[in-house]
Amino acid sequence: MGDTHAIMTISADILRDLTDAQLEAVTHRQGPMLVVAGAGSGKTRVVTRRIAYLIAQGTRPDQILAMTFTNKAANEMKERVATLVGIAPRNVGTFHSCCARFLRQDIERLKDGRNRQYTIYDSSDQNTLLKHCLKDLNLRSSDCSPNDVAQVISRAKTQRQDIVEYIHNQCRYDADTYEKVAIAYETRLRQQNAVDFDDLLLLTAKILSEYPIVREMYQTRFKYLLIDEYQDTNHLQYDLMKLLCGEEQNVHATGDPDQSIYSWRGADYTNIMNFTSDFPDARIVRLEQNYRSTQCIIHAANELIHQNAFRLDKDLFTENEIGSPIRVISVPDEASEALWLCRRISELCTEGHSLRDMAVFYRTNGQSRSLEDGFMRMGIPYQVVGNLRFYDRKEIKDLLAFLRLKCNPADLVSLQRVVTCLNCGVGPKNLAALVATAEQHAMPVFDLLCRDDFAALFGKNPAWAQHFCQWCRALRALPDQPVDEVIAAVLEHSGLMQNIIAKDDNADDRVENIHELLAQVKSFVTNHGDCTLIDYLQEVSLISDLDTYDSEADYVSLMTLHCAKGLEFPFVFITGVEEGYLPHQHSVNTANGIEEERRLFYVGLTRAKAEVTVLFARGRFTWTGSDQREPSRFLAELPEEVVQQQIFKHRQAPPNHRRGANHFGYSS
Ligand SMILES: Nc1ncnc2c1ncn2[C@@H]1O[C@H](COP(=O)(O)OP(=O)(O)OP(=O)(O)O)[C@@H](O)[C@H]1O
Ligand SMILES: [Mg+2]
Repeated sequence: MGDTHAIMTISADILRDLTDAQLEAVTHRQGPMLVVAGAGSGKTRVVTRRIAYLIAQGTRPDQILAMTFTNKAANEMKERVATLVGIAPRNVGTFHSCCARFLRQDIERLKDGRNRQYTIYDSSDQNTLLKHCLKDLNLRSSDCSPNDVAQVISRAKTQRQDIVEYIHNQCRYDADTYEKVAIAYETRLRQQNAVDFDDLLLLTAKILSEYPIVREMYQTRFKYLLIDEYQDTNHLQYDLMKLLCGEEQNVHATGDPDQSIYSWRGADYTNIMNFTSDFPDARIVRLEQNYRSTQCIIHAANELIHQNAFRLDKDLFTENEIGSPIRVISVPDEASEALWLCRRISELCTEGHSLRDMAVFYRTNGQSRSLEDGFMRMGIPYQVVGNLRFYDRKEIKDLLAFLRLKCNPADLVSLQRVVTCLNCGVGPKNLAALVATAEQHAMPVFDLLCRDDFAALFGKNPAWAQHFCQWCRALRALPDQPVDEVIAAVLEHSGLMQNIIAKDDNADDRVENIHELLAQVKSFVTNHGDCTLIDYLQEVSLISDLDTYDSEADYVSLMTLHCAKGLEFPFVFITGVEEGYLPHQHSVNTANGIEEERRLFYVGLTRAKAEVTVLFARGRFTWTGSDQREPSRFLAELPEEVVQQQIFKHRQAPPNHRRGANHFGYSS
């Protein structure tokens, strides 16, 4: 009786503030469902509430698998569910994090030499590995760019095509060279017990396709499958969804085809259009009321997106207040753009708004530079979302390399980094000799280095080898748990800190970053309890640049339009709305390209709750000199009745506030 009562009270909270359509989507019981809806109509709210609802109705949390676009979005979802039902469901994550966990269990089924200790290589590790492959093949980066090969490999993988076949179909030049490098890359990945990001999904799909027993096991385990931001799934993610949903087809997908902005990464928004042919019994729910933005913003966004020919027609309205018109500000150049922004932001602060309520968007990362200059001069605190990831910093990557090597003895990319950090006399030739010996004895090189009979196996026995071997043994002998203590011990053993203090120009910053990492590890251990070093490394590898946004801190957020997906802010500024940037010059030659850029602008506009300002410069300084700019064609598509144009003629260098604190209490 007590239990039933508890379930009923919880359910009331879960179902509060939902429209009829949202309610239908939340409480849908069995079978496939597609929620197609415009921006800010409560899609993410529906997914969160549905997870809570299913749990409150008695579904075990581990029977629910929910996938979304960023770790940050996933964590928010978990927290909200926990507030609603008192339990944080474990299986809410990105496709990548869910697959990484799956492979920790099942990768050995592939019998390709990889095991559960596998390392996840990020794009910079991938680049290093490709350079090793080029070297093996006596090629230079100028013969074959590692970035280009990485891209081709990634496309083949996300389309689930055979890499060699794909290369010969797609590459007009140098297909043979690409083929050799790609084969070497795949071989090395296997030998080093490593996977790249796409492999996480691809290998999971492979296991699920090839092993019906495993597939059925997972299908039974996950009774409910939920996917948010479905419009940005690629072919591989789509296949995974189909492989994971069992006979009952309890798949619940939510998305907005007008917000599909990742086709350059293989996303295919026709997945959303084809949902009903894949699942003929699918129930479709449309959410048409927007709860986020003012009427002016929704009217502007609707009119803009109606210019796209390839779309599902859908309506979006709001009962929110009319709001102020979209301001379109024309500025002479990039410095004035920053100046105008800083003044407006100061004004909003004077009116009592917080900096965290404001966001500045741009099309390409490089555009943040001039804005940052302005913000620094004016002493306005800001955070650039998606800049150099914390985990990409040299000192952090160095420390992680020591940890990765301890977990995965075959990880040569990390071994090489360790050797460089230690500066212990193991040069490239010595390392090559070690690798060759390890290969002869068919063992990972770090295992060779840790063997008691190392000297006998290695044949030669110079001082550097003995010394390094002892050091490796000591590294391996350090305990594996608890993670915070292991990391402190490995840091000590590595001598990294002393090295930084002795040699580095930026020692203070780097030391501070390492302290920050140690603090983060402590909080990871507190939140994850009995976790292993591998769990920690996996979590860190999967943090993407999109996860760096801190919604608590009182900063103005600067980010690309791509990063802005799913977020909302009272005040939004979209800068550089010019031909060449938005639409981007790379996209102007195809109708699809232009439509995607328009969707990007649509995403930007619909992030705003209260006010949108769009800025464009009439000229910009580029590396070739000064450049005349044209306002974006999209500006002419905004309805006149909700647009207020303003020309900012004034051109004056912003006052320099570098010294001392200003009225934000912040000194730069
Ligand atoms: N029925 C409702 N009543 C009141 N507020 C709501 C309701 N539904 C959603 N909201 C609010 O509207 C805003 C947008 O919701 P949400 O982020 O879930 O929309 P979305 O469709 O996922 O947006 P996007 O397309 O940007 O991903 C949020 O602030 C949410 O709390
Ligand atoms: Mg959403």
